[in-house]
Formats: sequence, C-alpha cells, structure tokens
Amino acid sequence: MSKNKLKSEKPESKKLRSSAPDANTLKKDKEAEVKVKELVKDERTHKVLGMICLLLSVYFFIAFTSYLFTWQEDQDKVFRYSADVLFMTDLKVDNLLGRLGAFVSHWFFYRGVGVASYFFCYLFFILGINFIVGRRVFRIWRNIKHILFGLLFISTGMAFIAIHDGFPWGGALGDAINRWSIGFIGKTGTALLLIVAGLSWLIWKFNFDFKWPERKPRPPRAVPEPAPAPVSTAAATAMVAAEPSAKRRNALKGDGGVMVIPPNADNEPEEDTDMQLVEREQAPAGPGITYIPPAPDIPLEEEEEPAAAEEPEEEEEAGPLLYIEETVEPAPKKKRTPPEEVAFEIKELKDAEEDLPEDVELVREPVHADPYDPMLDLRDYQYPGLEMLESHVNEKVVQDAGELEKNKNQIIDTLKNYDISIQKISATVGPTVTLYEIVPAAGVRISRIKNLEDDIALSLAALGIRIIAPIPGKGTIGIEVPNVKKSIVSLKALLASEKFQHNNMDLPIAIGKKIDNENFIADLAKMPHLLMAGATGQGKSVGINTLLVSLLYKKHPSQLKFVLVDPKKVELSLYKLIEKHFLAKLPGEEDAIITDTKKVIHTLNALCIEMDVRYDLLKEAGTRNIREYNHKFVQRRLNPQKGHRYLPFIVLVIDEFADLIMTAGKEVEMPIARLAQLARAVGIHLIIATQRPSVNIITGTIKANFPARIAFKVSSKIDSRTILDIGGAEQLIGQGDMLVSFNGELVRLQCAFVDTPEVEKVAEFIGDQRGYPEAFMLPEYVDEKELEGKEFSLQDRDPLFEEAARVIVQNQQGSTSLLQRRMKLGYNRAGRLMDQLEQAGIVGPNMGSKARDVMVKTEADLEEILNTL
Ligand SMILES: Nc1ncnc2c1ncn2[C@@H]1O[C@H](COP(=O)(O)OP(=O)(O)OP(=O)(O)O)[C@@H](O)[C@H]1O
Repeated sequence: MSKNKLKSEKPESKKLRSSAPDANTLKKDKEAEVKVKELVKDERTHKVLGMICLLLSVYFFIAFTSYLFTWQEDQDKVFRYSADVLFMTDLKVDNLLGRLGAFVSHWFFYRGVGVASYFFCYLFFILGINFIVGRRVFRIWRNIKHILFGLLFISTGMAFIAIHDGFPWGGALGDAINRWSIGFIGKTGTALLLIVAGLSWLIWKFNFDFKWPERKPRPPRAVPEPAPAPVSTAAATAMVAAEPSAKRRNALKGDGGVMVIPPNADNEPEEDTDMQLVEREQAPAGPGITYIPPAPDIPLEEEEEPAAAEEPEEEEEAGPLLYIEETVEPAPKKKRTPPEEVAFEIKELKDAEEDLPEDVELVREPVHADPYDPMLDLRDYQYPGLEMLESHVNEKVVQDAGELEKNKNQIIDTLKNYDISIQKISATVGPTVTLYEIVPAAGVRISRIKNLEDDIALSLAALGIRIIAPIPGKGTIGIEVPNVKKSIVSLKALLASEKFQHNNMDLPIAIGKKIDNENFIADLAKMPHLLMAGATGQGKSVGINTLLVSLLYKKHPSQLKFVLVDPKKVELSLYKLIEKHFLAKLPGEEDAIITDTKKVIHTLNALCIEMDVRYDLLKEAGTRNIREYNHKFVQRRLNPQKGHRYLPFIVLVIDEFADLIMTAGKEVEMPIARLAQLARAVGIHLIIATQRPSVNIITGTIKANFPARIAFKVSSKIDSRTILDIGGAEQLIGQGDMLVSFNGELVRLQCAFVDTPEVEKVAEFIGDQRGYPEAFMLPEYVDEKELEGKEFSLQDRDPLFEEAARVIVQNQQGSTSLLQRRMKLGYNRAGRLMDQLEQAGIVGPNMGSKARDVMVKTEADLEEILNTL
C-alpha cells in the first residue's frame, strides 16, 4: 500500500506544485524559516542570551542593593512622576544605577514582592549560566518551583514581621496576602501558617529523619567494610547509582556519619535494578581496583541531590558519584569519614565484614568521576515523538453482535453435522479475526475434530478459517474466523503502550496485537534473529518498517546501527536520511543502503570480521556478552588505548533474501549462517525477509539458526511448513495478518501498521539533527579471490603501511590480529600488511601460530626506515 500510495500521490503533488501561485516565494519563505531555526539553535545565540541574563542579574542585584539605602530619597520621585521618571533627564536620583535602577527597584520592592525580589537576580543568574555553559547546570523547573514558593513565603513573612515598618519588606503582594490572612485567620493563625509553610518546605527539601534513636534498626558502629578488598569502582557506581541520592544523604544524616543500608530499594527505576544485578555478578570482591582519575571538578551544587531521585534522566549530565577506597590498612590515627560525602551500601560486603578488626575504619575519598557516556557525542539528539505517527481511522475493534451470533450458530450447526456436540462456546474479538473457543461435550475426542479440520472449514465457508485443536495449554478448540470489519493496529498505539515505554529490553520491537488485543512486544536481542516470509503484498515491508521504526523510537544513535540490504532498491531507501545516525556501511562505499549482490557479500563478510573482532574484545575484557562488555566500558574499566570501544548493537536487515540466494547462493548463505550461529552474544542481530519461503532458499542451516519466525500469508501449505514447520500461514487473510513462532509458541497477530509518510517523517526528523560525521564504518573486507595473483612490491604499499608499522613497533608484537583489532582491518588486509612489513624488514618471517619477531626496536629507528623507503 505504501508504495501504491506514493505512486498515486506523486502526480497529485505535481499538479499542486504547478498550480501553486509562486513557487519561488514559498521556497524563500522556507529558507528563511530554516535560517531562523538554525539561528535559534546556534550555540552563539545561547551564549549571547546567557550574557544578557547575567547582566540583568547583576544589574538587578546592584539596583536592589542600592535601593535598600536610597529608597527614601527616590521613592517620592518615582511616586510623583511614575514611568515619566525614566525620561526626565534633569531629574537626579540616588540609586547607583540611575533613574532606571530607581524605577525598577521601586516596582520590584514596593509594587512587587519586597526583599524577595532578590530571587529574580538568582533566576537570571541560573538562566545565564545554563545558556553560557550550554547545558543544564541548574535545573530550571525545580528552581522556578522553589523561587515561586520563596516569593510567596518571604514576601508574606516579611510583611508579617515588619508590618508597621515604612520599608516595603514584603512588597504589595506580601502586604495583600498578609492582610487577607490576618483578617481571615487572625495574627496567631497567620504566624502558625507561616511557620508550618516554612517547616514543610524544609522537610520537603531535606527530608529530615524524625526517628527516635533507640528505634534505629541497628546501633551505630564503625564502618563495616572488608579491609583487604576494595570495592571495585563499578560495584560502587552501581550501588551508588542505584540509590536515589536523597535517600543516600538521609541515611547518613540519620546516623551521624555511620552508614545504614537504605531500608528499601524498591522504588528504583527498573533499568537501574537490572544494571545492579549484572554488576553484582561481575563485581569482584577481591583486589583489582581500577583507579579512575578524578574528573574535572563538578561543583556539588550542580547535583542538587534530591533532584536525582525525581529526575533520573538528568543524572547523566553530572554523572553519578564514585567512591573509591584508597587506604584500607588499619590506621593508628582514626579518621572519620565526612558524613555528607560518603554513601555506601553494605549488603554486598557482609561476608568480609567479619574478618575486619572492630576498630578499623576505612578512609575513603569521594571522587567525582564521569562514567563514559556513549551518548555524549550526540547529546542533544532528540528522540522522535509519537505525534509523528498517525492514529488510523478504523483502529477500534468492532464487536458486531449479529456477526458473532451468526458465526456461533454456524459453528454449532456445522459441528452437529459431524455428530460433535459442544458444551460451551465463547468468542474473543481481535483486530482482524475472532477466536471462537469451544469446549466439546464429554466423550468427544479432540483428534476427531482435528481430523475433520478441513471439512469444518469448508462447511463454515469462510476465507481464512484456522482451526487450532486443541489450543495449547487450554484444552479447548479454537476456530479463528476473519472479522467482516477489520481494524488497523496502528504502530503509534503500540509505541505509546506502557509495555513498550517502560521495559528493560535491549532491542524492543513492537510487532502487533494478539487476538485478545494484548500488545506483542518482544526483544530482538533475545530472539535473537528473525526470519520473515510471506507472499507478495501481504505486509512484509510494512512489518520491516514497523520493526525499524520501533527501534528508532527507543535507541540512541550511539547504541544501534543498521546494515540495510535492499535488493529491490526501493523498500528501504527512506532510511538513507538517517545514514549519519543509524546506518553502518563499508569503508569507501557511497551508499549506505546496499542493493548490489557483490556488495552484499562484502558487507556480510565485513560483519563476520566485526563479529570476530568483537569476540576478541570480549575475550580480552573477560566478559561474556555485549551487555557486560559495554557496562565495563562505560565504567571506564576497559582501556580505549588497547582497542576497546563502546559497541553499538548492529541489526542487519535483508528485505529480499530469495533474490540474494538465487544470485549468490553459498557466498551469501555461509556468512549469514555464521552470523546467525555466533553473532548474538556480540550484539549483531539479523532480520531476514523473503517472498519465497522454499526449501532451497530457507535451507536447514538458516532455519536452524532462526528460532523466531514470522509468516505472513503464504501461497501454499508447503510454504507455511517451510517457514513455521506447521501449516496455517496459507489460511491467513493478508494485510498484516501473521503467525509468529517464537519461544516454542505459535501466536496469531495483526501486524502494527506504519505508513510510508510516517516513516518518512521520522527519518526526516532524525536526519535533520546533527549526526556523526559519517556512517558507522564496518571493517574492510578484501576478497581473497580478487587478490589472487597480485604480487605487491614495496612501491605500491598499502596506504595504511606506515600506521601499521608504528602499531607493531609501539607494541613490539608482530601479530596480525593486533593489526586487525587496532586498525579495524579484515584478516586479509592485515595479513597483506604484515607481508609488506616483512619485506621492509620491520618484522621477521611468519612463525606459524606465534607472533612474528619485531626487528625494529624504537620508533626513531622506524622513522628512519620509513624515510628511506
Ligand atoms: N499491518 C497492516 N495493517 C493493515 N494493512 C496492511 C498491513 N500490512 C500491510 N498492509 C496492506 O498491505 C499492503 C501491502 O503491504 P506490503 O507492501 O508490506 O507488502 P509486501 O509483502 O512487502 O509486498 P512486496 O513483497 O510486494 O513488497 C500495504 O500497502 C497495506 O495496504
């Protein structure tokens, strides 16, 4: 439909354009709009605004302070001439900032909020700093809330205290509230109200612990930490990060410096919980601490501790606090840990606690260290909003009572014809089909119904009837009958669902709705690959778009890359716009979307190399999968100098697999099979779609490695068996009606619908934002066959020769895999480089599985050799 739509829309839009009155004007308007947008986004504009805000803050501060001393002299003049005072050049005022200073201060103090006016200086100050620094150093909304409260409270309070003073302590606002309040609840009432309001604010802000000391869960004692086992930084981060910082502080305050485990950590966000679990598995209780150098000072005020609990998404800016133990020996001179600075959880270290002599105290130094933030490169990246997607007209599931009754009667009658009586029948209306569940009368064998499946379907004379006898796990028989009025499941509804919004999945994909209208949302990382088949026009392309768009809604460009293979050339071309954000390609390639079979082979092999390189990295890091690896990397426990890097997930999407197999056969099948077998742990996942699910295309090897499969309507029962190992897909009704085989279950779903213009909007929105300088580069793959017979001489050295030589000499290790890892090269190219290095006398001859000798010992020697070459 999408394509059709596009086609049919084109002539219309042409017509429109030709009848447009003045295309040039429109273009200019658009250009102007773009320029204004750019100007607003420009960081220089922000800096200028910041300067203006700071200036206002300072100006107000001086004017107000001066007003405190000169108000009596100036008040008369401002009263007398009102705003005219500003234009009376011969009028002398005492305010340091002249007539404007006197006028503004009068307005703020006398007509406004009295001394609380200083809050405005603060407001402009924090706005100014945020604009200039370019990030939210201060949280504006939180501060505005406090400022509003402060304005009301201070002005009223000051007016109450200094009710008879001539100076406008509370301003007109304070006076008015005060007068009203005294009239309403009396003087004492107002005083009490003010005290309660003030205390409430303090409690809200600092959440004092009012517990009686004897009721404390455990008596205060020395900090029980394992003496010889410093906590790894990661564990510390996980513990500290998992705890809302307000709680941390409270725990400390309540104890006067002694640490208490917060009683519950239940209100932690889900993601945090998960991270904590992973970390606990890893965190070594023994030595092996990695020192994280203190990051440049981040002032503590930035953190505004309680805010961390309220606005967890903002934590990334300041980074969680890390606590690293530096001295663990029993110190003769006791040093007390400063109570406000150390937050710690003891749970994990309980075992070691017993070994610790009673009087030992640990000295910890809080360190502000930034965990590596992969999103920082594109930190202003905005996720697409749901408003870009459409709600489709007939989205509501229609329950037609007449239709239900008719079908029910027909089912009962038909079964009666075969002497099958039933006890009970119930119906569940789904978006496209209704499931009638039948409980047969006692004594009726289910196998009988199963054998009569085709006859019953024929008698019911409806298209797309599927009989499930029995429904697994239920002991009932299901008959699925297509609805006359089908409803569309819009992707928007699925993406807005709670299950999609709040989950802990690595690669969440919204697929569709089950018959009982439950949303089917799965984690591609767990599937771990997906095979899709369906005859032409049954919804495959829409299905692929659904999956891609759901991932785009959830993932940051630093976390996910797509490799898109589109032999049909038109299906995935929309995603070209997001090349610099989400696509991966081969070095030196123009197009990120691969349409040519030869290039597909190169890309698949490059992905295999990337997989091997990633496995090497995982091995070196001592981790088992990409999640653990990235976690360790984020904690800065892996050294980028040694080739470690943050690994984004890679999703390979092939839109027409049959076409590839027909043209390239084994050359495509082999790398796909390798990837499917091995790549899940390193975060490479495959989505493969095909029109022709025949056995020569979906071979045994492929099938065995794709446990999750989706079938749209196919043309024959054989095709259905090829893809799902069971019939049924031939009875689907098309238009996104699908069967999903996943986790050993077969579920009928209505695929979520997302139209091409919606995808276009999302892609444009992402594409318009600042991206990486180029697409994500896959390692280079050089076809051995292409290289055969090519003798190389030192004259036509590889362009990377010098860099490779330096890597080898710096590491004093003549290993091909070192070059592969460091320079992200394919095995072949790294091997060729090594041969050239041997020819140049930089490394020794090949020694089988051992690394070659490095003949050049210093970089200075190497430079000499390179100069002479
Ligand atoms: N989930 C859905 N809900 C409603 N209608 C759908 C859905 N999926 C597909 N359709 C309808 O079916 C038409 C064909 O879908 P689509 O283009 O995805 O088919 P296809 O299997 O990719 O075909 P081809 O293999 O020829 O590209 C769409 O234009 C749309 O009208």
